[in-house]
Amino acid sequence: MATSIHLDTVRKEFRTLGNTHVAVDDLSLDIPEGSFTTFVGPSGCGKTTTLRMLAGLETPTSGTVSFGDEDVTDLPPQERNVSMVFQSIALYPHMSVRENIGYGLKIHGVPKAERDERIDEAAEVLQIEAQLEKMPAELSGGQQQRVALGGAFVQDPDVLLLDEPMSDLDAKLKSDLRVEIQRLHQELDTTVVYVTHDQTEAMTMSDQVVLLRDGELAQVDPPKQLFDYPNSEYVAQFIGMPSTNVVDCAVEERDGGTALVGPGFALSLPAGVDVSPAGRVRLGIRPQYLDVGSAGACRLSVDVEVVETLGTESVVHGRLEDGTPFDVVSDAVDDAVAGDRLDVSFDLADAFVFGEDGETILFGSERAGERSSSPAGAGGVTP
Ligand SMILES: Nc1ncnc2c1ncn2[C@@H]1O[C@H](COP(=O)(O)OP(=O)(O)OP(=O)(O)O)[C@@H](O)[C@H]1O
Repeated sequence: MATSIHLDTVRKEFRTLGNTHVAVDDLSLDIPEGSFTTFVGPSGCGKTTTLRMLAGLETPTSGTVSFGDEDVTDLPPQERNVSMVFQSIALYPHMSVRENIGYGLKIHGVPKAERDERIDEAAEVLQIEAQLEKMPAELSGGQQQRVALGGAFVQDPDVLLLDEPMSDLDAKLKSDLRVEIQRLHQELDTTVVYVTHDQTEAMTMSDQVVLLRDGELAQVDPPKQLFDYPNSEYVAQFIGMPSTNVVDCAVEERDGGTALVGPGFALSLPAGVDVSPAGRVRLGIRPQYLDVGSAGACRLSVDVEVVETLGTESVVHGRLEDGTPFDVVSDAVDDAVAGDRLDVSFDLADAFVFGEDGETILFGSERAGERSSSPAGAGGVTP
């Protein structure tokens, strides 16, 4: 039976050589029953530590972890109905694939006939039926990771914890396995908590994405919400590929209103936006939300440095006149080459404004949902 998970001001400190390091800093979070929740964030932000506290492999320094109504904070792993798959594949080399997948069931006393039935089902979903009688050494890395996932899923855990299970696989295998993990999740009554560095995995598979920063919660939301309404510059930059362009702007009084003045442009702000006159803000523009040419209200010139072709679209990596790095994703830049100057434009409705503390003070993404093409572009994130 899938369970909901609740973290209430969970804190984890590690003490080494007299120093205290706060790995997870008063994290409060609800993970709905049966959902697929993914933790993302840069290396060292506390993803694995949080997962290990859900597994019972680490005990919080303070705060509580509950599964449904039950406080499991101090329960050892074997008393939680939890399975975990790690980045490094841990199969028993002397056992066949069938025995590896069924091992957890065997030690829990599940009879052979039922074991075989559950193994066959998992093998079918994971497309490893033909490998069941082979030994692990005869399998590719992708097949081995499928076996590890199969072993976790057949135990029908209330909670399945996956810690970067695809990080050692190549891009094609990752994309196949992404689909199979989602298929398994749909077929089983399990709450999945997934940890990854890879935002494409996070954005494509999850019901909700938890972005951490230095052990603290930066934002938790469904993928599309996170993409369109990042609550800070940190979130806007982390979510989306290529990263959101961020341009320093001065706030000036112009023509009786307030304008953001950046390298080569001035942009009038609507009334009511909370910016301090003579202050500085940062403007965020997703590379996918730029128009090549001058259709948008705000025009910029980008000095092209590198062009990457991604099939239907290209990514231009360039700079504004003051040297600010600036990327453009478009299907209209195929013939751009290094050294060109590319004129692009955008509307404020497609931009974000970040205050001096990095919080988002204006979301301009209301138009995002109206765009017919993928907001993240080819090779990027499709929330
Ligand atoms: N057993 C430990 N002893 C001391 N410090 C630890 C221990 N485990 C983790 N840390 C520290 O806690 C912080 C969070 O680590 P954690 O492994 O949770 O991060 P992460 O986001 O999963 O990183 P990565 O993506 O690199 O795996 C890091 O600074 C790490 O060095």
